[in-house]
Amino acid sequence: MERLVASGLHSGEQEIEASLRPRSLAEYIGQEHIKNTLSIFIAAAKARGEALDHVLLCGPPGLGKTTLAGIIARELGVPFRITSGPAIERPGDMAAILTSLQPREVLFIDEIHRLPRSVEEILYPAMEDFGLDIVLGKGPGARSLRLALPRFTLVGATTRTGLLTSPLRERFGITARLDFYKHEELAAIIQRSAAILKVQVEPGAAWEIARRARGTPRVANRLLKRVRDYAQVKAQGTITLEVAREALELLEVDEAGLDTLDRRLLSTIIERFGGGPVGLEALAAALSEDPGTLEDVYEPYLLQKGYLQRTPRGRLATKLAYRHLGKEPPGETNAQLRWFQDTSIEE
Ligand SMILES: Nc1ncnc2c1ncn2[C@@H]1O[C@H](COP(=O)(O)OP(=O)(O)OP(=O)(O)O)[C@@H](O)[C@H]1O
Repeated sequence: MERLVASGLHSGEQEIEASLRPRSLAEYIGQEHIKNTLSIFIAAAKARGEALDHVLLCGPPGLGKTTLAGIIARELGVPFRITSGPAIERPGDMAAILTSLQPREVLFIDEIHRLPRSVEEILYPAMEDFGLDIVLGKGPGARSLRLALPRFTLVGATTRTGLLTSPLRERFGITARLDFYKHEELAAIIQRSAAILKVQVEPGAAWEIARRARGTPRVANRLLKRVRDYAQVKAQGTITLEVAREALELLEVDEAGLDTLDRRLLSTIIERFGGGPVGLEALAAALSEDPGTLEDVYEPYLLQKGYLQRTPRGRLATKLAYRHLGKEPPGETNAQLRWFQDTSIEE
């Protein structure tokens, strides 16, 4: 089954996703505090005719970082260029991008924590002094030349602030941490997307999809698209509460918004590792999954909702996780009691 949480998309889906992206701060639902502060900084930069200060957007995947970066450029009325940390392999690639920027342009670097160190070092003088240091020649005769760059705005996005080096982090003037969305915000996003996709969604159905969307607009939109398919085939196109429930059941997304992998992750900790603590690598190996995907995509929601705990010795399944999977949490079973009774009889 297609992963509802992961970010990989084929080209058709990408086109639909692009059509669903809000294009202004007014259209961007939720994250009120970020919108309010950004709108002030944007207005001030525009009034002065200056580039906006560099912005760092942090938060789990699918919360709208790329969307927000595009909106910042649009609100500023400047060009927008997108790249990502892993795509820039050599310092020369970064230098080529920087030297071709327009004045006040917004350069968006997704997954900025994955920039190679040598590339990152090019960014320091570029962000701070709008300069690019070029070394001519080698050895003792080498000379350094500073090239002036246009004033630009770097918008960096990261799912892992902790992996960002402090020299890079310190060069961002504005840092915004995106939170998981509230149910009512996701329901509004679903209604907005439904209108763009020209599908009717009853309010109760929008709420039901929102409840199971892990606080994430990307998941909400994907669930909506799958539920729309179901409604088209089984229910003349309108998404009623009943249709939404049936479709979500078919997709194996449960009441709490957990999908098959979430449940497999929790049950593996409980059944194979005695409830934990278990290290990320061992857990990923047991699930045949990439440790980075578990950490970036799956764990944040499970941690936030209290199904999982991260300790210095590894991951622990909480009582809530046991109960969610219909298992009795340790400490509430009679096993320990029985063990004490058995051992005292033997003695
Ligand atoms: N605040 C919002 N209001 C309405 N729709 C939103 C909002 N935020 C995100 N979306 C929708 O969710 C989808 C995913 O958003 P986006 O690609 O910006 O996430 P992201 O945080 O950049 O994720 P990643 O870092 O994995 O690319 C977008 O297509 C957009 O339609």
